[in-house]
Amino acid sequence: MRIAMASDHGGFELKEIVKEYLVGQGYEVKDMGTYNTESVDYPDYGLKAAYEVASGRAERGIVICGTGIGISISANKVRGIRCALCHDVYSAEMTRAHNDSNVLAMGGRVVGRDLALRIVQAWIHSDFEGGRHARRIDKITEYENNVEKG
Ligand SMILES: O=C(CO)[C@H](O)[C@H](O)[C@H](O)COP(=O)(O)O
Repeated sequence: MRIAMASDHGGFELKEIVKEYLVGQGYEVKDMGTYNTESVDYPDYGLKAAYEVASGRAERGIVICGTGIGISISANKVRGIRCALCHDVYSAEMTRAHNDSNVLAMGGRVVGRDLALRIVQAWIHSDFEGGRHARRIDKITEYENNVEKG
């Protein structure tokens, strides 16, 4: 599985931790930045990772800012992206099972290393359940497509 990752300065440290973990697990990680703790703007990076997923160049994305909020809002502006901000394992499992989320957001100033890695693990390994949940996602996609037509 190819995973696009991105963070702002507030999420940089956690991005590096998650990236090292994923690479160690055999995943291909495409790091879209940022590459240090110098202050940057989260939309620039959230959008980059989201485009990688929306274009099919990556199957999943993980985006991290200080709280996870700004970068998840940014990622969700890209058509086809369902970005879920998760700070607990249950939500990470459920957003795969029910929302088929293709991008995970976390806050580097909110969760510590161990919890973040458990969240990532749960999110990576949980599958979409389909059924009634597919119908609900279809409604979001339909809205998204109609909005784009104007
Ligand atoms: O976008 C955010 C909040 O929704 C992120 O937490 C940012 O990382 C944060 O706003 C950056 O703040 P800073 O004071 O510029 O480090």
